[in-house]
Amino acid sequence: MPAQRVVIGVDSSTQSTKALAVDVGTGAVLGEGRAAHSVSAGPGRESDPEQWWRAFCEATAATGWADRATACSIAGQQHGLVTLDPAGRPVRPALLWNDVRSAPQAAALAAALGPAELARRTGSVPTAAFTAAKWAWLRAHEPAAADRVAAVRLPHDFLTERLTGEPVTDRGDASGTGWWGPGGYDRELLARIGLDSALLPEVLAPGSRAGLVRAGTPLREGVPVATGTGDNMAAAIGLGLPPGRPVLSLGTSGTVYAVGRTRPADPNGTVAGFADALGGWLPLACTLNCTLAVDRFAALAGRDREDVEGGGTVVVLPYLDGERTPDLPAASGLVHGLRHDTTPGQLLQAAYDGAAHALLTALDDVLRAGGEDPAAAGEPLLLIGGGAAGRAWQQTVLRLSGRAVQVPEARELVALGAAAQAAALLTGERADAVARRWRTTDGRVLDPVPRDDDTLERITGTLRRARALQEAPPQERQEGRGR
Ligand SMILES: Nc1ncnc2c1ncn2[C@@H]1O[C@H](COP(=O)(O)OP(=O)(O)O)[C@@H](O)[C@H]1O
Ligand SMILES: O=C(CO)[C@@H](O)[C@H](O)COP(=O)(O)O
Repeated sequence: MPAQRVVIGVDSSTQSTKALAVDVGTGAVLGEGRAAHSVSAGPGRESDPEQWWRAFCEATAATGWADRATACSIAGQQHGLVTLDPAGRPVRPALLWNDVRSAPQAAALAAALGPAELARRTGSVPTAAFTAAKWAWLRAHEPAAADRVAAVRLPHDFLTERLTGEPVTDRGDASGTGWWGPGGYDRELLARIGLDSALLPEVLAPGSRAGLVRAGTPLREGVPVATGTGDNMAAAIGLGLPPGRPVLSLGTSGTVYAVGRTRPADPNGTVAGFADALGGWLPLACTLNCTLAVDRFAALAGRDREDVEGGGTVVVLPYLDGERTPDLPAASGLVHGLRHDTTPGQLLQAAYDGAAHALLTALDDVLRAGGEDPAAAGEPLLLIGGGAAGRAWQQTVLRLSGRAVQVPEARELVALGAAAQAAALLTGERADAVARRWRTTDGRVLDPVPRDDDTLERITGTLRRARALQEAPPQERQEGRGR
């Protein structure tokens, strides 16, 4: 009987690292590990990259397969700015995707080059999330730290380099920097923000081997490591996603995306024109306020997160961290339409509705950006991420999308996508073909219900009328005092 081949896939996301040991032949998950991260509170959102490495070691060891796995791949939260000194140590904590202090730098880039030109060159009009805006923020606010930087990495590149010693990345995660386009790094844009391209990793071709595990890690020395990618690109692989099939991911961030048939370039900035990790495209819209914001409203209302009630007139814009979709980095949470008879359960349901509204109203734009007709009847919307397990989330998405919704039984689709990348190194298949073979989308399909347009319109109307409250005053926008 041939020996069982097992690979390890890792998801280094905002709140934690999750590692899965997966059987290459069947896709069976043989072991799991998890280790929590801490993220700073206050005006910014930062994490120590050393903590991610420790979490990687702990989570992979906890799978029980670290010393026997035959390949590995690491996916990670997108966009984060990791700055390293010549010894490979962090110069300062990483600036994360949901740190909105860099909003003025993003706006300055868009003003200087024009949104349409930026979308044409990089696929996206950068918001505060993009690494280019973060580097410009660092240059403006901590020039001494910026001068000490010998290497700039994304979270997954940082971990892959710790594991292999190789300074490499992939096109999916590179497409979230704001300084990469199909022709490679955009040197004119890099010069504009004062970043030397020599500090950046090499962008490997899809399906490449990043390197071999070096000595002194929990994994077996010499085992091949795949390129890895950004977490959303990894989930797309993990789902074996065909073009046009929409996905809604409910985690720290909310994301909605589909593999595109054409290269996206939305000059309005709602849709980020990411590359996927396989040579195609991944148009995506992302919110900053998803499961954590809704859980905060549950705590404020003194309710369990499933304890929701319909009816009433209350509207919640749950933009506790500022927001990216819509692009309102200085926004805060807003409750409107409270009455004497509003119940805590209705307030909580309104928080779910407000969080889902931002994603579902972007879905048609995402599909259009990838060359799809949103009106064409499609496959059920795939619901993934930590929130997908919640009944209140499932019912909210059903009601506000008007679509059938499929909830895969597999829980950690980012880590599974990374595992599929690792398996593909061994078998020579495409990574998404591996995931399809593993039947990772299998799960319950929830029948569609008529779309609740009244609620969607009430939220859209409140958002329109509250706009002045949610935007930073012009002077603060320029000075970066957006929060
Ligand atoms: N059953 C559930 N219902 C609703 N939310 C849930 C449930 N289980 C986990 N969550 C939420 O999922 C989030 C974690 O999701 P995950 O996709 O792992 O996040 P991330 O990848 O951003 O770190 C937590 O904020 C938690 O509140
Ligand atoms: O910024 C984005 C997508 O553009 C986020 O989706 C991050 O990639 C972080 O994701 P999670 O922590 O929610 O997994």
